[in-house]
Amino acid sequence: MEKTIVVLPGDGIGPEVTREAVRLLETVGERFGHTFHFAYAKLGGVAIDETGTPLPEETLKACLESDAVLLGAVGGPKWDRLPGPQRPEAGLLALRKALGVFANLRPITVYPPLASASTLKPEVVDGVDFVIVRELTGGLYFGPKERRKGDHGIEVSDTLVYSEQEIERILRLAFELARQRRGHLTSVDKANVLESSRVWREIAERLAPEYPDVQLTHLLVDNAAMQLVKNPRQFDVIVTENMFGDILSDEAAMITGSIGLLPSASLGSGGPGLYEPIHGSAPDIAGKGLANPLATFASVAMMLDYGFGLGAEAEAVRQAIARTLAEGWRTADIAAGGPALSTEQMGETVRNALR
Ligand SMILES: NC(=O)C1=CN([C@@H]2O[C@H](COP(=O)(O)OP(=O)(O)OC[C@H]3O[C@@H](n4cnc5c(N)ncnc54)[C@H](O)[C@@H]3O)[C@@H](O)[C@H]2O)C=CC1
Ligand SMILES: CC(C)CC(=O)C(=O)O
Ligand SMILES: [Mg+2]
Repeated sequence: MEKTIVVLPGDGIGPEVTREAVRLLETVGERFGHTFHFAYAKLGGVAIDETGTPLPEETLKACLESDAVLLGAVGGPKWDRLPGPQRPEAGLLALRKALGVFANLRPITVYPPLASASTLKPEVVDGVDFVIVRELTGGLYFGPKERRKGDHGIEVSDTLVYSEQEIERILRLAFELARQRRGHLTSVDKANVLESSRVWREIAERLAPEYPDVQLTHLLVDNAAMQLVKNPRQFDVIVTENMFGDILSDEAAMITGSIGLLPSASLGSGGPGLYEPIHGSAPDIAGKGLANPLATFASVAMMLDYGFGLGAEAEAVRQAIARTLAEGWRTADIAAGGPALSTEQMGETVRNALR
């Protein structure tokens, strides 16, 4: 198989983790006889510095013409004072929108050797395996925003907007996923306050009879945040609004031990998918070789699976990660003060496990 992957290293630890992910993909290619072509493009702060805009046209064009997009992360203190639309993060949001990747799948799996690395008790996290389906191209991050002068100083608004069609398509995707898994879907909202959530619930209820094999439960987002750390094993598939999913998935990372472990795949209606770790650019550890590349490696596995239909190759990557952890290799974030590998050493260890 021959595929073209656009790599967007981005900012902070982005270049460090994507470098190792590209090497891993090369090893997958060698072992299974595939050719992956890599095209590099700029997104985020690096793109602002070079072109004045966080999502240059040539980056978007390359992504749209690719078979898949691999992203590190964007943002950092250097660009924090820029107005919203000019920030690195605005480039990422615009890319997600332009690719039409409305569904962000964030699997939360506990690797058995890391049960003790979790913030929670090992008996609470043992066997945790669920997916957060985060709506990615609508909701609070995309509605009209305004900053104006009012009678009492600045008046400001962010708006949570969804169309029925946007809600229905993400719910259908989540119902389908739940059907392929353990048949339990938790729809998370704030229907006791938000009108958008009430419509979200209505649509979920209307669709439910079409999926009689899926058990639908509604949960308010504040309770969901608590349930995640109280009893995370109760969840199979969680589906929720853009910002709720963003926040809940960072929280869920601590069930697994580190945000440096959690991957994601952003999928839409057939074009190239966007594959990225759920973490950000981690300016506090950038350039020090401390970043855990496993979240990006697991994102590569999702690319192989969802993007290219290479299930065996994806499983081989997941097995290589699992074996590396079972043998006791750790980066600093999951080492609990013990010996730790650098980003590059962890990359090499996983590649060796894959060979
Ligand atoms: N998808 C993206 O590009 C995202 C970008 N951001 C941006 O990243 C910048 C930093 O944001 P933060 O709030 O600090 O979130 P962050 O996710 O970058 O970092 C949070 C904490 O987790 C640690 N961490 C993150 N990834 C790690 C890894 N792979 N290995 C070990 N430790 C890791 C960091 O060192 C930090 O202590 C901001 O500009 C933010 O807007 C944040 C989230 C996602
Ligand atoms: C630009 C932000 C929405 C990035 C982020 O935090 C995420 O996608 O998880
Ligand atoms: Mg986030």
